[in-house]
Amino acid sequence: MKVYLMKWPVAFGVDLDVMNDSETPFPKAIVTCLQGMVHVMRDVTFQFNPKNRKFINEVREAAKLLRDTGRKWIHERKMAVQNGEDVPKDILTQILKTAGSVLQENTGNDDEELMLDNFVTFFVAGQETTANQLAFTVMELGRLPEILEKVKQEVDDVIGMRQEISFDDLRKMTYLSQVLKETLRLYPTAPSTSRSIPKDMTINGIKIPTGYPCFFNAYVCGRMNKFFEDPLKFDPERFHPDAAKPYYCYYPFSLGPRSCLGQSFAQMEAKVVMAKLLQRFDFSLVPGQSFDILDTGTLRPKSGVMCNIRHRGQNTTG
Ligand code: HEM
Repeated sequence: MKVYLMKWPVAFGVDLDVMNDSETPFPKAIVTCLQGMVHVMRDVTFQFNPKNRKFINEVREAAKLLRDTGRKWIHERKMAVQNGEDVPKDILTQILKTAGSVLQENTGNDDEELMLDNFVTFFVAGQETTANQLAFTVMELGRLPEILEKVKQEVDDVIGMRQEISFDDLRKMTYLSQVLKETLRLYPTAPSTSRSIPKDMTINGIKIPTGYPCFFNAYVCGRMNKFFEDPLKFDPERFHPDAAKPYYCYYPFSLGPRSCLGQSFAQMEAKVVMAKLLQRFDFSLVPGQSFDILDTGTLRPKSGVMCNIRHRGQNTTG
């Protein structure tokens, strides 16, 4: 089972037809840019090795495609606004508004460059993280029938067979939230983040000089005995509303002012998709899968998550 999420129409009012064609140049360019970013972050010598020149050129081309596309969409939306057309209240409109207010303080082409930076960041940052979170959730639920039953029961109690899911329904599905949070503890789909140090500091007796990049790894923290009892056990009760909150050791969306901008959106999206899946389908894992994790900068199940799936209440398998 492969999960594609359609956040682009929501964000930019544009449908890129990824459901029918995952080889469309735009999504491919996002993946290439993400790969380039990860290589450079993990190996400072990467860009100087002549062996990597071909790949680096591909990344440059991909970044150009993203920026050119962004420029076109921004231009079209600006025209629509100027012509008094009704425009959606989406992220593209928000980017235009923000750049507009920055423009009052800046001059030159800064506004367009800033808009394009935000545009590209949005796409690269949101790439596959939620889809992979859902894949890991399905994987764990498939391995743990008791938890699967419990979460399915909650979905049945809250939405039954209703088609629409309201914001209030989402709030009521607390166990599903716990399952999704626990998934990101064991499988933080964006596993690490970094910060550079503006001045010398000492942490736990270790001196860190100015300018050094520091990496924080949510995958490692989430699996440490020191922070989580029996850390490899998938246990949504850790995130029960009455349980003690993890203190600076659980940060799949990072922490602080530059933490994930899409966190609320992503978790709402994940909850809706998961609730719909549980409402409509029974699924079981195809036996003999490895459950290995592949790290390409974001984490994903190495060989996908193969499921037998059938409509609830029907007997046929598919
Ligand atoms: C399960 C899903 C997601 C996870 C685990 C995740 C995780 C993260 C992490 C760890 C960061 C790095 C923050 C830092 O360096 O401190 C980040 C940044 C960011 N994310 Fe997400 N993300 C997810 C989904 C999304 C989605 C769907 C969007 C867009 C709708 C998004 C937009 C962003 C943006 C714009 C940033 C950059 C924020 C900044 O630099 O100020 N993310 N995300």
